[in-house]
Amino acid sequence: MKLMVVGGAGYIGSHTVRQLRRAGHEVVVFDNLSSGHAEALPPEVPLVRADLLDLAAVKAALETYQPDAVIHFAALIEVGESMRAPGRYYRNNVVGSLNLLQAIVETRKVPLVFSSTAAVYGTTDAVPIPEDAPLHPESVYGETKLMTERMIHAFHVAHGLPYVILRYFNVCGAAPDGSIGEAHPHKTHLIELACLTALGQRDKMMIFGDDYPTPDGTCIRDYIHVLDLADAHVLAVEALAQGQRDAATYNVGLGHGFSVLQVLDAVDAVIAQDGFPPLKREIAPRRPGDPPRLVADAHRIVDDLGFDPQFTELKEIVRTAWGWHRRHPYGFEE
Ligand SMILES: NC(=O)c1ccc[n+]([C@@H]2O[C@H](COP(=O)([O-])OP(=O)(O)OC[C@H]3O[C@@H](n4cnc5c(N)ncnc54)[C@H](O)[C@@H]3O)[C@@H](O)[C@H]2O)c1
Ligand SMILES: O=c1ccn([C@@H]2O[C@H](COP(=O)(O)OP(=O)(O)O[C@H]3O[C@H](CO)[C@H](O)[C@H](O)[C@H]3O)[C@@H](O)[C@H]2O)c(=O)[nH]1
Repeated sequence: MKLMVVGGAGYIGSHTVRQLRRAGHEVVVFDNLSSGHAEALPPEVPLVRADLLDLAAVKAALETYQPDAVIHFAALIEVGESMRAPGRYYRNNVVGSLNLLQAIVETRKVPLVFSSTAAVYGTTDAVPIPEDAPLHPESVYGETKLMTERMIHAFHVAHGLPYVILRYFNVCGAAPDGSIGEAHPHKTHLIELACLTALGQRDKMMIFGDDYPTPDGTCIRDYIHVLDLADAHVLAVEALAQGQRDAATYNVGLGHGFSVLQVLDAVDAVIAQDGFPPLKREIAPRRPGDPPRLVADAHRIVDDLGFDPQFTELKEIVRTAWGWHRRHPYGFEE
Protein backbone atom coordinates (compact mmCIF):
# COMPACT_ATOMS: atom_id res chain seq x y z
CA MET A 1 0.00 0.00 0.00
CA LYS A 2 0.93 3.65 -0.24
CA LEU A 3 0.49 5.39 3.12
CA MET A 4 0.56 9.01 4.17
CA VAL A 5 1.96 9.35 7.70
CA VAL A 6 1.00 12.71 9.17
CA GLY A 7 3.37 13.63 12.03
CA GLY A 8 5.66 10.86 10.75
CA ALA A 9 8.87 12.71 11.69
CA GLY A 10 8.04 12.52 15.41
CA TYR A 11 8.97 9.90 17.99
CA ILE A 12 6.22 7.33 17.40
CA GLY A 13 5.67 8.31 13.77
CA SER A 14 9.29 7.71 12.75
CA HIS A 15 9.34 4.23 14.31
CA THR A 16 6.06 3.46 12.56
CA VAL A 17 7.46 4.64 9.22
CA ARG A 18 10.25 2.09 9.66
CA GLN A 19 7.90 -0.76 10.50
CA LEU A 20 5.65 0.13 7.56
CA ARG A 21 8.66 0.08 5.23
CA ARG A 22 9.71 -3.28 6.69
CA ALA A 23 6.20 -4.61 6.02
CA GLY A 24 6.68 -3.61 2.35
CA HIS A 25 4.55 -0.44 2.23
CA GLU A 26 5.36 2.78 0.42
CA VAL A 27 5.34 5.84 2.71
CA VAL A 28 5.13 9.60 2.39
CA VAL A 29 5.41 11.80 5.50
CA PHE A 30 3.48 15.04 6.05
CA ASP A 31 4.97 17.01 8.96
CA ASN A 32 5.62 20.65 9.87
CA LEU A 33 8.71 19.61 11.88
CA SER A 34 7.49 21.63 14.89
CA SER A 35 8.74 18.81 17.10
CA GLY A 36 9.76 16.17 14.56
CA HIS A 37 13.11 15.52 12.92
CA ALA A 38 13.78 14.96 9.22
CA GLU A 39 16.88 12.95 10.30
CA ALA A 40 14.58 10.36 11.86
CA LEU A 41 13.26 9.35 8.43
CA PRO A 42 14.75 6.85 5.98
CA PRO A 43 16.31 8.75 3.05
CA GLU A 44 13.95 7.22 0.48
CA VAL A 45 10.80 8.49 2.25
CA PRO A 46 9.49 11.80 0.82
CA LEU A 47 8.77 14.50 3.40
CA VAL A 48 6.08 17.11 2.70
CA ARG A 49 7.00 19.90 5.08
CA ALA A 50 3.63 21.54 5.68
CA ASP A 51 1.11 22.29 8.40
CA LEU A 52 -2.25 20.60 9.00
CA LEU A 53 -3.67 24.06 9.63
CA ASP A 54 -3.07 24.77 5.93
CA LEU A 55 -6.08 22.99 4.40
CA ALA A 56 -4.95 23.62 0.82
CA ALA A 57 -1.56 22.02 1.55
CA VAL A 58 -3.23 18.97 3.09
CA LYS A 59 -5.51 18.52 0.07
CA ALA A 60 -2.62 19.07 -2.34
CA ALA A 61 -0.53 16.39 -0.58
CA LEU A 62 -3.41 13.88 -0.78
CA GLU A 63 -3.99 14.68 -4.44
CA THR A 64 -0.29 14.50 -5.32
CA TYR A 65 0.55 11.27 -3.50
CA GLN A 66 -2.83 9.45 -3.75
CA PRO A 67 -2.34 7.36 -0.59
CA ASP A 68 -4.42 4.24 0.12
CA ALA A 69 -4.70 5.20 3.81
CA VAL A 70 -3.61 7.91 6.25
CA ILE A 71 -2.03 7.47 9.69
CA HIS A 72 -2.37 10.59 11.86
CA PHE A 73 0.18 11.24 14.64
CA ALA A 74 0.43 15.03 14.41
CA ALA A 75 -0.33 16.79 17.67
CA LEU A 76 1.03 18.91 20.47
CA ILE A 77 1.45 16.44 23.32
CA GLU A 78 2.36 18.14 26.59
CA VAL A 79 -0.29 17.91 29.28
CA GLY A 80 1.06 20.79 31.43
CA GLU A 81 1.53 23.14 28.47
CA SER A 82 -1.99 22.37 27.25
CA MET A 83 -3.39 23.82 30.49
CA ARG A 84 -1.38 27.04 30.06
CA ALA A 85 -1.99 27.46 26.30
CA PRO A 86 -5.35 25.84 25.57
CA GLY A 87 -5.91 27.86 22.38
CA ARG A 88 -2.75 26.47 20.76
CA TYR A 89 -3.80 22.94 21.65
CA TYR A 90 -7.39 23.17 20.46
CA ARG A 91 -6.26 24.87 17.25
CA ASN A 92 -3.40 22.52 16.42
CA ASN A 93 -4.93 19.25 17.54
CA VAL A 94 -8.65 19.75 16.87
CA VAL A 95 -8.68 22.19 13.93
CA GLY A 96 -5.65 20.42 12.42
CA SER A 97 -7.44 17.06 12.63
CA LEU A 98 -10.65 18.59 11.26
CA ASN A 99 -8.73 19.88 8.23
CA LEU A 100 -7.31 16.41 7.67
CA LEU A 101 -10.78 14.82 7.88
CA GLN A 102 -12.26 17.39 5.53
CA ALA A 103 -9.39 16.98 3.05
CA ILE A 104 -9.78 13.19 3.12
CA VAL A 105 -13.52 13.19 2.47
CA GLU A 106 -13.18 15.86 -0.23
CA THR A 107 -10.37 14.07 -2.07
CA ARG A 108 -9.90 10.33 -1.56
CA LYS A 109 -12.06 9.07 1.35
CA VAL A 110 -9.33 6.62 2.38
CA PRO A 111 -9.17 4.92 5.81
CA LEU A 112 -7.64 6.72 8.80
CA VAL A 113 -5.66 5.45 11.80
CA PHE A 114 -5.54 7.96 14.66
CA SER A 115 -3.23 8.29 17.71
CA SER A 116 -5.27 8.69 20.85
CA THR A 117 -4.21 8.27 24.44
CA ALA A 118 -5.12 6.71 27.77
CA ALA A 119 -5.47 10.33 28.92
CA VAL A 120 -9.03 10.24 27.47
CA TYR A 121 -10.08 8.08 30.44
CA GLY A 122 -8.85 10.50 33.13
CA THR A 123 -8.72 9.13 36.65
CA THR A 124 -10.58 5.87 36.78
CA ASP A 125 -11.12 3.08 39.26
CA ALA A 126 -11.17 0.47 36.51
CA VAL A 127 -8.13 -1.84 36.60
CA PRO A 128 -7.41 -2.78 33.90
CA ILE A 129 -9.20 -0.16 31.81
CA PRO A 130 -11.48 -1.45 29.00
CA GLU A 131 -12.22 0.67 25.94
CA ASP A 132 -15.80 1.22 27.08
CA ALA A 133 -14.78 2.78 30.41
CA PRO A 134 -16.16 6.30 30.99
CA LEU A 135 -14.25 9.04 29.19
CA HIS A 136 -13.36 11.99 31.42
CA PRO A 137 -10.12 13.62 30.24
CA GLU A 138 -8.65 15.91 32.87
CA SER A 139 -6.44 18.05 30.67
CA VAL A 140 -6.91 20.17 27.57
CA TYR A 141 -4.54 17.75 25.81
CA GLY A 142 -6.76 14.77 26.67
CA GLU A 143 -9.84 16.79 25.71
CA THR A 144 -8.39 17.56 22.24
CA LYS A 145 -7.79 13.84 21.69
CA LEU A 146 -11.33 12.91 22.75
CA MET A 147 -12.83 15.67 20.56
CA THR A 148 -10.85 14.31 17.61
CA GLU A 149 -12.05 10.76 18.33
CA ARG A 150 -15.63 12.06 18.22
CA MET A 151 -15.07 14.02 15.00
CA ILE A 152 -13.64 10.93 13.33
CA HIS A 153 -16.66 8.89 14.37
CA ALA A 154 -19.02 11.59 13.04
CA PHE A 155 -17.21 11.55 9.67
CA HIS A 156 -17.57 7.77 9.67
CA VAL A 157 -21.31 8.02 10.22
CA ALA A 158 -21.85 10.87 7.76
CA HIS A 159 -19.35 10.02 5.01
CA GLY A 160 -18.51 6.34 5.52
CA LEU A 161 -14.90 7.12 6.49
CA PRO A 162 -13.32 3.87 7.80
CA TYR A 163 -11.14 4.34 10.91
CA VAL A 164 -9.17 2.72 13.69
CA ILE A 165 -8.43 4.74 16.83
CA LEU A 166 -5.52 3.53 18.96
CA ARG A 167 -5.36 4.68 22.60
CA TYR A 168 -1.75 4.37 23.69
CA PHE A 169 -0.68 3.84 27.27
CA ASN A 170 2.92 4.74 28.28
CA VAL A 171 5.03 4.70 25.13
CA CYS A 172 8.74 4.10 25.65
CA GLY A 173 11.89 2.53 24.24
CA ALA A 174 13.68 3.04 20.94
CA ALA A 175 14.84 1.22 17.82
CA PRO A 176 17.09 -1.60 19.09
CA ASP A 177 19.93 -0.49 16.79
CA GLY A 178 20.03 2.85 18.66
CA SER A 179 19.56 4.89 15.47
CA ILE A 180 16.26 6.62 16.35
CA GLY A 181 14.47 7.18 19.63
CA GLU A 182 12.65 9.64 21.86
CA ALA A 183 13.76 13.25 21.40
CA HIS A 184 10.93 15.48 22.61
CA PRO A 185 11.92 19.10 23.23
CA HIS A 186 10.72 18.96 26.86
CA LYS A 187 11.59 15.86 28.84
CA THR A 188 8.96 14.54 31.24
CA HIS A 189 8.82 10.79 30.57
CA LEU A 190 10.17 8.54 33.31
CA ILE A 191 12.44 6.22 31.30
CA GLU A 192 13.90 8.97 29.12
CA LEU A 193 14.62 11.13 32.20
CA ALA A 194 16.25 8.19 33.98
CA CYS A 195 18.56 7.54 31.00
CA LEU A 196 19.50 11.24 30.75
CA THR A 197 20.15 11.32 34.52
CA ALA A 198 22.51 8.34 34.14
CA LEU A 199 24.34 10.33 31.44
CA GLY A 200 24.82 13.23 33.87
CA GLN A 201 22.26 15.63 32.32
CA ARG A 202 20.26 15.65 35.57
CA ASP A 203 21.50 15.34 39.10
CA LYS A 204 19.00 12.79 40.39
CA MET A 205 15.66 11.12 39.77
CA MET A 206 12.67 12.50 41.61
CA ILE A 207 10.08 9.91 42.56
CA PHE A 208 6.73 11.68 42.47
CA GLY A 209 5.03 10.18 45.51
CA ASP A 210 5.70 6.97 47.46
CA ASP A 211 2.42 6.93 49.39
CA TYR A 212 0.04 5.71 46.67
CA PRO A 213 -2.21 2.72 47.37
CA THR A 214 0.06 0.37 45.36
CA PRO A 215 2.33 -2.45 46.62
CA ASP A 216 5.49 -0.27 46.81
CA GLY A 217 3.68 3.07 47.15
CA THR A 218 4.69 4.41 43.70
CA CYS A 219 2.50 4.82 40.61
CA ILE A 220 1.92 1.93 38.24
CA ARG A 221 1.84 2.37 34.46
CA ASP A 222 1.52 0.12 31.42
CA TYR A 223 4.73 0.61 29.40
CA ILE A 224 4.39 -0.25 25.72
CA HIS A 225 7.47 -0.39 23.50
CA VAL A 226 7.39 2.02 20.57
CA LEU A 227 8.16 -0.75 18.05
CA ASP A 228 5.27 -2.87 19.33
CA LEU A 229 3.07 0.21 19.09
CA ALA A 230 4.35 0.78 15.54
CA ASP A 231 3.37 -2.80 14.69
CA ALA A 232 -0.12 -2.11 16.05
CA HIS A 233 -0.40 0.61 13.39
CA VAL A 234 0.71 -1.77 10.66
CA LEU A 235 -1.96 -4.26 11.78
CA ALA A 236 -4.61 -1.54 11.99
CA VAL A 237 -3.97 -0.07 8.58
CA GLU A 238 -3.84 -3.52 6.94
CA ALA A 239 -7.13 -4.55 8.62
CA LEU A 240 -8.75 -1.36 7.30
CA ALA A 241 -7.40 -1.87 3.79
CA GLN A 242 -8.64 -5.44 3.71
CA GLY A 243 -12.07 -4.30 4.91
CA GLN A 244 -11.87 -6.41 8.10
CA ARG A 245 -12.58 -3.33 10.21
CA ASP A 246 -14.32 -0.07 9.43
CA ALA A 247 -14.78 1.62 12.83
CA ALA A 248 -12.83 0.37 15.83
CA THR A 249 -11.13 1.73 18.94
CA TYR A 250 -8.35 -0.16 20.70
CA ASN A 251 -6.23 0.27 23.80
CA VAL A 252 -2.56 -0.40 23.11
CA GLY A 253 -0.64 -1.59 26.15
CA LEU A 254 0.83 -4.80 27.51
CA GLY A 255 -2.06 -5.31 29.91
CA HIS A 256 0.16 -5.29 32.96
CA GLY A 257 1.89 -2.54 34.83
CA PHE A 258 5.20 -1.65 36.47
CA SER A 259 5.77 0.77 39.34
CA VAL A 260 8.10 3.76 39.25
CA LEU A 261 10.50 1.89 41.56
CA GLN A 262 10.45 -1.19 39.31
CA VAL A 263 11.31 1.02 36.33
CA LEU A 264 14.19 2.70 38.16
CA ASP A 265 15.50 -0.68 39.35
CA ALA A 266 15.46 -1.90 35.74
CA VAL A 267 17.35 1.22 34.62
CA ASP A 268 19.96 0.67 37.37
CA ALA A 269 20.43 -2.94 36.24
CA VAL A 270 20.80 -2.00 32.56
CA ILE A 271 23.25 0.89 33.07
CA ALA A 272 25.31 -1.21 35.55
CA GLN A 273 26.17 -3.51 32.63
CA ASP A 274 27.95 -0.52 31.05
CA GLY A 275 29.71 0.37 34.32
CA PHE A 276 27.41 3.25 35.31
CA PRO A 277 26.55 3.75 39.02
CA PRO A 278 22.93 3.47 40.24
CA LEU A 279 20.79 6.60 39.83
CA LYS A 280 20.50 8.96 42.79
CA ARG A 281 16.85 8.97 43.89
CA GLU A 282 14.79 11.37 45.94
CA ILE A 283 11.20 11.04 47.09
CA ALA A 284 9.28 14.14 45.99
CA PRO A 285 5.64 15.17 46.46
CA ARG A 286 3.01 13.60 44.23
CA ARG A 287 2.76 15.19 40.76
CA PRO A 288 -0.71 16.72 40.40
CA GLY A 289 -3.04 14.71 38.19
CA ASP A 290 -1.14 11.39 38.37
CA PRO A 291 -3.59 8.50 38.93
CA PRO A 292 -2.13 5.67 41.07
CA ARG A 293 -2.58 2.94 38.49
CA LEU A 294 -3.18 3.01 34.72
CA VAL A 295 -3.16 -0.37 33.03
CA ALA A 296 -4.77 -1.26 29.71
CA ASP A 297 -7.25 -4.00 29.14
CA ALA A 298 -5.58 -4.93 25.85
CA HIS A 299 -7.65 -7.98 24.94
CA ARG A 300 -9.61 -6.34 22.16
CA ILE A 301 -6.63 -5.56 19.93
CA VAL A 302 -5.13 -9.00 20.61
CA ASP A 303 -8.39 -10.74 19.71
CA ASP A 304 -9.34 -8.57 16.72
CA LEU A 305 -6.00 -7.77 15.10
CA GLY A 306 -3.67 -10.46 16.47
CA PHE A 307 -1.53 -7.87 18.27
CA ASP A 308 1.45 -9.72 19.77
CA PRO A 309 3.88 -7.41 21.59
CA GLN A 310 7.49 -8.61 21.61
CA PHE A 311 8.95 -6.31 24.29
CA THR A 312 7.37 -7.66 27.45
CA GLU A 313 10.41 -7.54 29.76
CA LEU A 314 11.03 -4.21 31.44
CA LYS A 315 14.83 -4.53 31.21
CA GLU A 316 14.61 -5.28 27.50
CA ILE A 317 12.47 -2.17 26.98
CA VAL A 318 14.84 -0.01 29.03
CA ARG A 319 17.89 -1.44 27.22
CA THR A 320 16.63 -0.09 23.88
CA ALA A 321 15.96 3.38 25.35
CA TRP A 322 19.40 3.38 26.98
CA GLY A 323 21.07 2.32 23.70
CA TRP A 324 19.54 5.31 21.90
CA HIS A 325 20.27 7.91 24.60
CA ARG A 326 23.81 6.67 25.12
CA ARG A 327 24.58 6.95 21.41
CA HIS A 328 22.66 10.23 21.02
CA PRO A 329 22.74 12.02 24.39
CA TYR A 330 21.39 15.22 22.78
CA GLY A 331 18.94 13.48 20.48
CA PHE A 332 19.07 14.66 16.87
CA GLU A 333 20.72 17.96 17.86
CA GLU A 334 24.30 16.69 17.79
N1 LIG B 1 4.53 9.90 23.42
C1 LIG B 1 3.57 9.37 24.17
O1 LIG B 1 3.83 8.86 25.27
C2 LIG B 1 2.13 9.36 23.67
C3 LIG B 1 1.17 8.74 24.46
C4 LIG B 1 -0.16 8.71 24.00
C5 LIG B 1 -0.49 9.27 22.77
N2 LIG B 1 0.46 9.89 22.02
C6 LIG B 1 0.08 10.48 20.74
O2 LIG B 1 0.92 9.98 19.72
C7 LIG B 1 1.15 10.97 18.72
C8 LIG B 1 2.63 11.08 18.45
O3 LIG B 1 3.31 11.40 19.67
P1 LIG B 1 4.90 11.55 19.71
O4 LIG B 1 5.35 11.23 21.07
O5 LIG B 1 5.50 10.85 18.55
O6 LIG B 1 5.04 13.14 19.52
P2 LIG B 1 6.04 13.98 18.62
O7 LIG B 1 5.94 15.39 19.08
O8 LIG B 1 7.39 13.35 18.60
O9 LIG B 1 5.39 13.82 17.16
C9 LIG B 1 4.34 14.64 16.67
C10 LIG B 1 4.71 15.02 15.23
O10 LIG B 1 3.64 15.79 14.66
C11 LIG B 1 4.18 16.94 14.00
N3 LIG B 1 3.13 17.97 14.04
C12 LIG B 1 2.55 18.51 15.15
N4 LIG B 1 1.61 19.40 14.78
C13 LIG B 1 1.58 19.42 13.41
C14 LIG B 1 0.82 20.14 12.45
N5 LIG B 1 -0.08 21.06 12.81
N6 LIG B 1 1.06 19.89 11.13
C15 LIG B 1 1.98 18.98 10.75
N7 LIG B 1 2.73 18.26 11.62
C16 LIG B 1 2.54 18.50 12.93
C17 LIG B 1 5.43 17.27 14.79
O11 LIG B 1 6.39 18.04 14.07
C18 LIG B 1 5.96 15.87 15.15
O12 LIG B 1 6.82 15.38 14.14
C19 LIG B 1 0.49 12.25 19.23
O13 LIG B 1 -0.75 12.40 18.57
C20 LIG B 1 0.28 11.98 20.71
O14 LIG B 1 -0.84 12.68 21.19
C21 LIG B 1 1.77 9.94 22.44
O1 LIG C 1 10.83 12.24 36.92
C1 LIG C 1 9.82 11.53 37.00
C2 LIG C 1 8.94 11.34 35.90
C3 LIG C 1 7.81 10.55 36.10
N1 LIG C 1 7.57 9.97 37.30
C4 LIG C 1 6.39 9.11 37.47
O2 LIG C 1 6.47 8.07 36.52
C5 LIG C 1 5.17 7.71 36.05
C6 LIG C 1 5.13 7.82 34.53
O3 LIG C 1 5.22 9.21 34.19
P1 LIG C 1 5.42 9.72 32.68
O4 LIG C 1 5.53 11.21 32.75
O5 LIG C 1 6.53 8.96 32.05
O6 LIG C 1 4.08 9.28 31.94
P2 LIG C 1 2.55 9.60 32.32
O7 LIG C 1 2.00 8.31 32.88
O8 LIG C 1 2.40 10.80 33.13
O9 LIG C 1 1.93 9.99 30.90
C7 LIG C 1 1.82 9.15 29.79
O10 LIG C 1 0.56 8.51 29.77
C8 LIG C 1 -0.55 9.38 29.64
C9 LIG C 1 -1.76 8.52 29.63
O11 LIG C 1 -2.30 8.50 30.87
C10 LIG C 1 -0.47 10.24 28.40
O12 LIG C 1 -0.71 9.45 27.25
C11 LIG C 1 0.88 10.92 28.29
O13 LIG C 1 1.02 11.50 27.01
C12 LIG C 1 1.99 9.94 28.51
O14 LIG C 1 3.21 10.64 28.55
C13 LIG C 1 4.20 8.67 36.74
O15 LIG C 1 3.67 8.03 37.85
C14 LIG C 1 5.09 9.83 37.20
O16 LIG C 1 4.65 10.45 38.39
C15 LIG C 1 8.42 10.15 38.38
O17 LIG C 1 8.20 9.65 39.47
N2 LIG C 1 9.52 10.93 38.20
